[in-house]
Amino acid sequence: MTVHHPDPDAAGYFPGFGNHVSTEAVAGALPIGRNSPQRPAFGLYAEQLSGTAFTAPRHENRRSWLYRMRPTAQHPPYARYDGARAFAPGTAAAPLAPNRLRWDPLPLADAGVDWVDGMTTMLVNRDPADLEGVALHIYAANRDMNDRVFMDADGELLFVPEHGRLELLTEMGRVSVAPGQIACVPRGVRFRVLLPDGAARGYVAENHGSLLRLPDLGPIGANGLANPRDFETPVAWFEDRDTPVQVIQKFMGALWTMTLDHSPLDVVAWHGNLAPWRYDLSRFMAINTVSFDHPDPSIFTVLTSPSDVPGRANADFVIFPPRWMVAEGTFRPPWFHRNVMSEAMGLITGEYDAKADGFRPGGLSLHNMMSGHGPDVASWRGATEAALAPVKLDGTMAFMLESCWAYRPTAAALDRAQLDYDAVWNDFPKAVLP
Ligand SMILES: O=C(O)Cc1cc(O)ccc1O
Ligand SMILES: [Fe+2]
Repeated sequence: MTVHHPDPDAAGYFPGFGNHVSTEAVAGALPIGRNSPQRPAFGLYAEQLSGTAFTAPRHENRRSWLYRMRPTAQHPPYARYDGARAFAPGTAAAPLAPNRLRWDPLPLADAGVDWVDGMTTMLVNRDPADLEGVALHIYAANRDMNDRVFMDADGELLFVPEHGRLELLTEMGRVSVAPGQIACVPRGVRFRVLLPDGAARGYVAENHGSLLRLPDLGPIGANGLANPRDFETPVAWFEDRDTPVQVIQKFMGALWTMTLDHSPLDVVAWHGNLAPWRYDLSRFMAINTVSFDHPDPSIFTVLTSPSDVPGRANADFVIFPPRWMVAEGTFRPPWFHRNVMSEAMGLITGEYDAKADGFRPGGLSLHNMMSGHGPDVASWRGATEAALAPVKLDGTMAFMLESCWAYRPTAAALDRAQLDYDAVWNDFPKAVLP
């Protein structure tokens, strides 16, 4: 999948997932035919950014070469960052209760909170040092990051906005992402977040494990679900600013900071296959039954991060998009189940068909390994009694971050959990035997 100097579309993005891209914001900045010339053009510095080990198999190998105005290496020591108190607070060593939990959305932020300081870490599994596991953060912010940038050494970040657009100004280009779209910033890539709509709220999944990729399609064939051509990678863009810029970094589960005398978003050209991207969830080609039974939710996998065990994901990012429900003689919503995988869910818009009440856009739920869950009583009753005509589930978009590792809620999450979520499953009538 090599694309040689393609013309980006008018919006400034290259189409395709994981392609090899070459892009320069200033003509002549990108070396031709070699990565590390003795003297890069204009006195730029060549820097390799690795997303996988040098020796990763070719089909998994991800890296890019950046040509920048100053080397990243030129920086003072980091000290602990003590803003963003709810972001990366560390996890408790206490035994993890097997309780099901649910959260209301964060209130929209008070004036003056930017994306970094507006982040609240809700769920974490595994230590980032293990190079496995995921964390789920939520944010509420209403102020641009003007003089500071963020970088995550602990993993790639998957942005899932629920309210308000985000303008991600990254080292490797600008990515605009609206509710209904998702965007990814690779591990280590610095960026700042502008909020063109003022207030913004949403989710960020942080993947410590193997890089998110498109799932295999098996018998589905060569097309369908998230199609590679619908992913968009930005063209090179940079800012030439010689004013102080604070860098905040997440490293091994804690936040660190130092200040540069310039913006590190100074990459004038780059090439490679490790880059930010965005994807519009409305492009997802959903597959579902046209006969009977509710299929496993793996049919809705957008992206997967495999673990070392075949078929058992470190994390699957799954969506529940608008779709027709046509199953005959079938209880159509999600069934009751106990899953060996752990399920964190969020809602981007509308209602979710297994929960009549209490799961709101911007909210979150957790059903860890082996927790019994499924439709609440009202959803069960409605679906049990419904006439089974074809029905369009419209105006809805939920997502699940399903992981083989049980999630630990942070202290801030435990403080904010809905009281008595268990009650949504109270009062099912007992079966009556003959
Ligand atoms: O628990 C949930 O709501 C998520 C889910 C949806 C579904 O259609 C099947 C299984 C499943 O875990
Ligand atoms: Fe589930």
